[in-house]
Amino acid sequence: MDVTKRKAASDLSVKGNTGARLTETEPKELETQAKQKRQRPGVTSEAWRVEEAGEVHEEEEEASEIPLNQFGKIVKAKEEVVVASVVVVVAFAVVSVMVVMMRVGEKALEEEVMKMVLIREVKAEEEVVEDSVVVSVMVSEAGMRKCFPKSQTKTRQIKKQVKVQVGPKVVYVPPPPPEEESSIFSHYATGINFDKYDDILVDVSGSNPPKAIMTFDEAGLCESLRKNVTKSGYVKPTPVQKHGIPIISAGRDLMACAQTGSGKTAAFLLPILQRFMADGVAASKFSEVQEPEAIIVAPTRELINQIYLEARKFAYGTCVRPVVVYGGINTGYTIREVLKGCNILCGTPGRLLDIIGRGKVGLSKLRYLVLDEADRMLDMGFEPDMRKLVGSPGMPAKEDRQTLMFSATYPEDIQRMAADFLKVDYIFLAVGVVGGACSDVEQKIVQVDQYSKREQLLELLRSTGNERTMVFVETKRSADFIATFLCQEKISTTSIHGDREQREREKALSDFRTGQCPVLVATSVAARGLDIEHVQHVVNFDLPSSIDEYVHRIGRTGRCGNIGRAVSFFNPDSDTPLARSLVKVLSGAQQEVPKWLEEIAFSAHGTTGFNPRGKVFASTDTRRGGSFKTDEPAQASAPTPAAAADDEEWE
Ligand SMILES: Nc1ncnc2c1ncn2[C@@H]1O[C@H](COP(=O)(O)OP(=O)(O)OP(=O)(O)O)[C@@H](O)[C@H]1O
Repeated sequence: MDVTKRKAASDLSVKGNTGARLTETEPKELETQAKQKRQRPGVTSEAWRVEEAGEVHEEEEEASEIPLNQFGKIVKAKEEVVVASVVVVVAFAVVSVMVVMMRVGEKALEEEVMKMVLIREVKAEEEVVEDSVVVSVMVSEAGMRKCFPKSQTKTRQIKKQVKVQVGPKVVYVPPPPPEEESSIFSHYATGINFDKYDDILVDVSGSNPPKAIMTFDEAGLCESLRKNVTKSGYVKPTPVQKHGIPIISAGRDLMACAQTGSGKTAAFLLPILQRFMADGVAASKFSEVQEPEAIIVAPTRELINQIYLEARKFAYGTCVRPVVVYGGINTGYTIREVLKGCNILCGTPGRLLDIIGRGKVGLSKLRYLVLDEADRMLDMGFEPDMRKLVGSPGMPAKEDRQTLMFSATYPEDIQRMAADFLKVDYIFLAVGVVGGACSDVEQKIVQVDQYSKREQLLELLRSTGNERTMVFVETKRSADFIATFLCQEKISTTSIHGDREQREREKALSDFRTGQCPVLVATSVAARGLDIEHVQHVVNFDLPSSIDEYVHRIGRTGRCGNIGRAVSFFNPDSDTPLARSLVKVLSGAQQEVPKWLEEIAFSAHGTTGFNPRGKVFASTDTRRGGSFKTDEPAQASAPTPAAAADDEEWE
């Protein structure tokens, strides 16, 4: 301890002891002592400040006027403790600063190294561990010099492992799919309107389309597949199956359009599986790189999972192994599942590209590429991914693979673009009106203002009792908000949207399926393809901006010949651009069109508010020039008998 300081301190204590106050000259003395101390070598300005602080503290103590006789030793001991603490604090501060500097240096080095890895200046070994890419880099002397030209450690070699998190770490592993036959084949009954499917007009165009089948027996399915079809409760094929199955079996590319809930999934799965069985596809087995024979792509996680479960069901008892990959699930788990064996790879675009990019999936054996909800897969959101997918190394050219597209809606511009992915002689199959709504759904449009929507919804849900209802809203925030509001009103509700974790999304869907929560508030993430038993009711709390989306949303009810209801809140302030397309969809499905809606639609005609997506009524193949005529009733856009004589087949 500094002797001078101790003396100054004891002087102060003595003064305190005598009870005397500092005279005017005494501060000058102290000032002189202080100056001397500042000039002492080895005393840092920081230590000095601390010492000064100590003195100030002591001056404050002096005011308490404690006599030295009684407490001198204690004061001295205290003084030593203070100084010791000061030394510890200073040492700690210095060490902390050094550690922080080292960390900053390391971070900067990591960043710099990573930059060099990215621009391929430094060779790195990449390895996938869980949801991270571990990059091992040997930073050479030259590399060090490049990163830190002024560094003292020029000669040192650093081997660094940089763990790069690819998005937030996802640990979710979904529950395994059911193993018992009863669960695998559980299905709901077809509805009273199932037989009416036979009356729907079917338009098949393209050269030499194969003849439609009338029964599953005519599909030439092997024994296992026939059994699985029967166990699924399928007695006779729907129109899209009657036409689609022979077209695919004949090896033709297909763009198929059929109304929601009319069995498009089986229309592509059955002929693909049949081809695999007929050709004796190799039983899937573990391999570091899997070579699937078919890839199926769909836009949402829940939908692709549903397609996977359907594929698993129809492939039951065969050696064909379908696998599913989608976001929100632990990557390590997904990769392990794929590597166990994979004949049919079902996936959302991002995960598919990822797993192909990691070299876990090769494309040399690929025979089928299926785009479900094809118009969605080719619209602005997914088109780049689809182009990447077909451009992936090893992807067979379109002439060497079979490409199949399915949806209930096909805007003309998308149809034209889809042709880039298909062979020139692809077949276009339209069951009913392209983009038309399912006629088994009773549609009602209610005019409301934004502020009365909640009350109207409540009234509606209270009047329908415990009916399974999907409530569609435009934003994730309002999904949460409306779900909370309904729960507060004692209506068991859950919600699904893109901001919820995959675990929560799957739980929400399962609670809705089982009826534990009979109301599901959803964004467009649940609009397409989901096939949920007993959904009697769809409410468009907010109308979507595109008519295609409307058609898909209301198609969550009224499936497979069952009847359903859809109520849509129309707010003239925001929904007027949709009015004309709505009128067309309603009249096309033989629904009552409210007078006020017609008036809004009519007054919106010719304004910039007109929704160009109303063009969904391309009733025929665009290769015939399309037939979009906005002023015609939807039904009138069915092909003329003259055209039918040319290259169409009527059922
Ligand atoms: N031939 C059939 N007989 C009985 N049920 C069938 C038949 N074909 C399909 N289904 C059932 O009909 C329901 C709807 O089928 P699917 O989900 O394939 O319709 P979709 O046309 O793909 O609908 P979306 O356009 O909404 O995607 C499913 O439960 C399916 O198992």
